[in-house]
Amino acid sequence: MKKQALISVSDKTGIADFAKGLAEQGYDIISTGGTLRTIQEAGIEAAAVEDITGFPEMLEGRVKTLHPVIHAGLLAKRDNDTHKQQLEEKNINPIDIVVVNLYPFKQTLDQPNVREEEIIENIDIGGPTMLRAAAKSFRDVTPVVDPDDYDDILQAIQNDELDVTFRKKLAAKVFRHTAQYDALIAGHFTEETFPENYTITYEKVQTLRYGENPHQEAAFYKTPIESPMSLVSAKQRHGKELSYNNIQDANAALSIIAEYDRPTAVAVKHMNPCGIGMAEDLKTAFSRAYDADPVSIFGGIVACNRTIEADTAEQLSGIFLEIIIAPAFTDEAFTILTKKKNIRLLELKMDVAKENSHKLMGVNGGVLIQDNDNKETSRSDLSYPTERKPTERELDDLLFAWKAVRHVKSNAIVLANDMQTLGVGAGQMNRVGAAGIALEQAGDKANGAALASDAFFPMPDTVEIAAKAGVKAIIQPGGSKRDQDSIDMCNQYGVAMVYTGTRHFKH
Ligand SMILES: NC(=O)c1ncn([C@@H]2O[C@H](COP(=O)(O)O)[C@@H](O)[C@H]2O)c1NC=O
Repeated sequence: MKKQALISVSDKTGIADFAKGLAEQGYDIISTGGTLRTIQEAGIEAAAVEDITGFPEMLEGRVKTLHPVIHAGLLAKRDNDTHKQQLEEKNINPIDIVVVNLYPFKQTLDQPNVREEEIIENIDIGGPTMLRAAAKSFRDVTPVVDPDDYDDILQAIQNDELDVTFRKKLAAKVFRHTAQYDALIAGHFTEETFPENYTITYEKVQTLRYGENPHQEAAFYKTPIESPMSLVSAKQRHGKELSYNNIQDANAALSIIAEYDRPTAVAVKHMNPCGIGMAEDLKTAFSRAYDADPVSIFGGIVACNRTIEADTAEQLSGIFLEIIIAPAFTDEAFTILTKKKNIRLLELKMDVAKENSHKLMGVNGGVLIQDNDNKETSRSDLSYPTERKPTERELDDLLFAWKAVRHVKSNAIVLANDMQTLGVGAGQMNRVGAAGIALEQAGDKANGAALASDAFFPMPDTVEIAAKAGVKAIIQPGGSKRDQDSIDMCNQYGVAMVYTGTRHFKH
């Protein structure tokens, strides 16, 4: 009996050549409407599925291949005598290879102003059913879902290498594919924020050389639905491939830069900002970010929200940096920066849109899921508990530091003055310790500075050391049982304190 191939594809790329190859290898081809036309137009002999089933396509294509003749042909076990006999009784021929790709559900979803009806019609039912049946029957049937596999499969048939190991790999690919397809559909239908099953799905961008450390294996995956300010959409114009740590740090830099709309430069080390500068022009902004901490920036990542021109490029080229991210580089700037072979230059459209998707954090045996911390603070959210109220300029610096502190690992303290961070205390186990680090880094510049704290002060000690160092204004959520002690301390030193009412822990 001749071998049979069933071909039904939405994306017709390469299908005529593949069908030709199969026909040359002695396969009889059966196919559905549009696919059949493509194959026949290429001069390849093929039969319509409805001629095999004796049942016409109906319901505008909702039912084409959903027929026992097809599914018995796919699901019969070739080494089972009862199955064999049942096929013979019904005159059903086994199907040996199934080539299917599905209705473009995601592409339909991505279209602007698409009607719900059209989305629903792009949920493929017959395709996944055939693929899953073929994949379940991988011992006898070859399931093909990816046009990129056509050549390898033809080659394997020619070399008599289309064995069960190969077919099982293809079957696993099918189940991953249909699982992702269903996850996207489920995502579209689901209204609950945290449903009983959280069906997320990611697509591989690249295998990474290693993970956080050289002995860890790692890969980078993206969500099928695009998100704003994602490194996935960045264009790498120069330098080595990004590493795992590069991606984490660059991602942190993007989240921070999205806070600021005026010309801003952010330097990041180990996912914390070590310097942020904002100004009327990028060159000054970068000088401020650099001067904030000329030591830590070494080997860091810099993100800028304006085109990098020659003057800023000259400054940047004097420092050892892993990555520079900007919306664009002028030709001159590009020439200056690419004198260094290894520096990675990434171009990415910068907008201030915040990531709306959930944040996932792996824990042993599970994952914690929460909203992204996108809550904005505006002047109308602020309250003023101290005798002295901040001046306009102090308020600007407080809000500048407040935007930064939410991106610093808790316990976090940021000191700033004149749109420049001066000291960053990150990831300490007590708040006064974080303040101590930030103050020490700022040194004399702490005098007159503004201080932001990501969470309230459980004791007045942070206020005390800050005030003694000359800090003039403080921004913090408020809400401690002992707020009054901090207020008293501020009043004693003439410090203006502002409450935001919002905490920004980042663990
Ligand atoms: N309903 C069915 O029985 C059915 N059988 C195959 N399909 C899909 O129809 C598409 C191919 O259709 P055509 O060959 O007419 O262009 C493929 O994406 C295939 O997955 C079906 N369509 C959707 O469910």
